[in-house]
Amino acid sequence: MSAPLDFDLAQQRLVDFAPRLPTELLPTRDCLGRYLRAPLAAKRAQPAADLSAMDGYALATGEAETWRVVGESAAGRPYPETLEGGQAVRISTGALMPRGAARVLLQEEAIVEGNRLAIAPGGEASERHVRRRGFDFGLNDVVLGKGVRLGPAQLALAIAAGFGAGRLTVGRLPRVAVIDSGSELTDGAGPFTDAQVPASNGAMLASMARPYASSVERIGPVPDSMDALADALEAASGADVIVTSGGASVGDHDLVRPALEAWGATIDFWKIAMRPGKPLLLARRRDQVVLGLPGNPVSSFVTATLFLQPLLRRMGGAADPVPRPVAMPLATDLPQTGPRTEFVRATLGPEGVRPIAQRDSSALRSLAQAEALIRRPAGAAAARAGDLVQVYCLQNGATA
Ligand SMILES: Nc1nc2c(c(=O)[nH]1)N[C@H]1C(S)=C(S)[C@@H](COP(=O)(O)OP(=O)(O)OC[C@H]3O[C@@H](n4cnc5c(N)ncnc54)[C@H](O)[C@@H]3O)O[C@H]1N2
Ligand code: MOO
Repeated sequence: MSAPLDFDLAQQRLVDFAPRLPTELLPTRDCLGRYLRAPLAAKRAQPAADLSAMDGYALATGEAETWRVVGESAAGRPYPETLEGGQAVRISTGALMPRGAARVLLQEEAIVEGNRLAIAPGGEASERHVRRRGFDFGLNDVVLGKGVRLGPAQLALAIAAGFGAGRLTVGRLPRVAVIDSGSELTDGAGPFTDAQVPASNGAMLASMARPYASSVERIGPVPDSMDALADALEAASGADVIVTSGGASVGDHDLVRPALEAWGATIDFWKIAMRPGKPLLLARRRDQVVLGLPGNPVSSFVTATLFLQPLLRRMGGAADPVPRPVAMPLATDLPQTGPRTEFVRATLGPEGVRPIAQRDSSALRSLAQAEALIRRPAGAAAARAGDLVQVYCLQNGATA
C-alpha cells in the first residue's frame, strides 16, 4: 500500500494536471466570474484629463488676493476658456480643471460675495484637490493580468478602461457532473428509514462548483454496485469534470476506484495525508477529469474547498487557483497534530480564530457554523491561544 501523498504536493499536482479549457470572446457584460486569458491593456487613460477631486473653485495660476468667478466647470460640461490671472471658476467633483488652473479651493474654505472670491482664514487652495490625468491608469497600461477573475471591481475596471461595449478573451468554464454514491443515500422526501441518509453532499458540492462552472448536473444517488456506477459515469460523459462523493475508502462497498478503472480511467493519485479528506482520488479519462471525494460531509466540503474549486478555477483559466491561508491569532488552545495536515473548523472573532470543538468528519452542524478552516501542519506541537496559525476564510453563508 503506497503512503498517502503530502497535502501541498497533491494540490500542486492537481493544478499541474488540470487541462486549460479553450478561450471564448465574450461581451464584457457577460464576463462576471470568468478568467481573463489575455492581459487587458487600457484603451483610454483614467482620468482622461486633470479633474477636481472636490466641490469648490479652480483658481488661475499665479498670486492673487481675490479672484473673479467667471464661469463654471461641471462634470460633463467643462469650462471652455483658458483662465487669465485673477480668474476662478466654480468647479464640481469630477469636473475638468480649466486650462490655466492648477489648484482648487474647497467651497467650505471660500468667502464669496457676488462674483468676488477670497480664501477664508485658515483655508488653502491646493493641488492636492486635483486628480492628475492618468494617475489611475494611462493609455495602454495593462490594468488586468492574464488569469485574473472578473469580479465586480475587475469588470468595473475593464469598463473604465474602454471595454464596456467590447469583448474580452476569457476561458470557457467547465461543465460539471456531481454523482452521490452510496446505497444508503436517498433524494426522496421521506419519511426516511434508519438505514437511509439524505444525499446532502450532492447539493453542497453542486453549489460549491456553480460559481466556477458553466453547468452543473446532478446524477444519482447511485447505489454501491459496479453496474450502477458504470451507468452513472456514462451519464456524465458530457462533463469536463466528474465529481463523486462517497465510496472512496477501503471498505467492501467502496467501489468508486474500481468502477473508474473498469470505465477506462487512469488514477493519478489516491489518498492524501490530510485530515479530514484522506481518501481523495484524482483520475482522468481522455479529456475528462474525475475527482473522487470522500463521503463524510465535512471531508467532502474540505476537499471541495481545497481541490475541487481550485481544479475548476484552473480549468477556467485562473492564474492563482489555490486558496491562500492568512495568519491569525488563535482564540483558544489546540492540541498537537497527528501525521496528516489537519483542517479544523473555526469561527472568526475580534480576538482571532476560534476552533470549533466538534471535529468529527460527519458533523454537519459544526460545518454549517464554520467561517474558516485552521490549517495545521502534520506533526505540530500543541498551539496556545495567541499563537499565529494559518487560516482559510470560507464563504460558507452563515454570517451576514
Ligand atoms: N478501515 C478504514 N476505514 C475508513 C478509512 C480507512 O482509511 N480505513 N478511511 C475513513 C475516512 S478518512 C473516511 S473520510 C471515510 C470516507 O469513506 P468513503 O468516501 O468511502 O465514504 P462512505 O463510506 O461512502 O461514506 C462515509 C459517510 O458519509 C455519508 N455519505 C456518503 N455520501 C453522502 C452523501 N452524498 N450525502 C450525505 N452523506 C453521505 C455516508 O452515509 C457515511 O456515513 O472512510 C473512513 N473509513
Ligand atoms: O479523513 Mo476522513 O476524511 O476522516 O474524515
